[in-house]
Amino acid sequence: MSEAVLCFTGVSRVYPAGDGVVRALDEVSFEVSRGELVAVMGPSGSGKSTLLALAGGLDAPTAGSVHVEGVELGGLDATALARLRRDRIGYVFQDYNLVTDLTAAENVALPRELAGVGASRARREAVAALAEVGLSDVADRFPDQLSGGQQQRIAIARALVGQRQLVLADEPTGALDSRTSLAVLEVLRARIDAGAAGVLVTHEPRYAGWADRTIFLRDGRLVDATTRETPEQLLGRSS
Ligand SMILES: Nc1ncnc2c1ncn2[C@@H]1O[C@H](COP(=O)(O)OP(=O)(O)OP(=O)(O)O)[C@@H](O)[C@H]1O
Repeated sequence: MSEAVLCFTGVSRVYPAGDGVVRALDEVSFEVSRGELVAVMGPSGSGKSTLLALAGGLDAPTAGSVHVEGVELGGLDATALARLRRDRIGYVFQDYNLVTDLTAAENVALPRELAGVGASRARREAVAALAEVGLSDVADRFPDQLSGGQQQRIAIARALVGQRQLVLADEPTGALDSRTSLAVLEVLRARIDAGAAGVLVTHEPRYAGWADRTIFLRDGRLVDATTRETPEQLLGRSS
């Protein structure tokens, strides 16, 4: 059996735009295996966020298929897709999306409670996930009593809590200072090493260095890894 946790096969996402269309993703195929972190890089507008939204079942392809742990997302009804997203996929957004009137521990426990886990077990799992990101001591604080870096680590804990096997991170280090960014990446890397699979969208080559492999997008297409262009050229920066 394949160890692929995420599999894109000929995936396209086309948006109508004026008289024509925008090919946000154009026949993209790749896999991410258990224990593997794949970085996605590319210039602004190249399709990175679209790729992540399709991987997380937040959006559907116009062609091709997306499989998570062998299940084709397009074959699921809305309820089954919501369950799979809730139980198996952790999503870290650029903005933290924490619920402001819940404590840190309650924010992290929320997806588990929504999954039907009892309140005390959800709390235990949340406390364990907060410990994993080094924030046991702020479990009972509210988001506005925490720094941006702490809020982002709580968002990571929420993405990791429970049995999530696929972690999707969109610029998770966003506005964080470099020390906090490294802490976030260490947490992500540790969970992947423990057997999950991850996709990390980043503009920063030094953060992509935490991944096992980097794939490059340009105009919605995967750029051949054997290209002679330098990473800087692929990212649209002159070298
Ligand atoms: N809802 C939409 N309707 C129409 N076009 C869209 C929509 N969402 C994205 N696009 C277009 O699809 C392309 C890819 O967008 P996407 O947000 O995936 O790029 P990105 O690489 O994540 O960019 P950035 O680095 O700036 O976040 C862009 O040309 C964008 O304008």
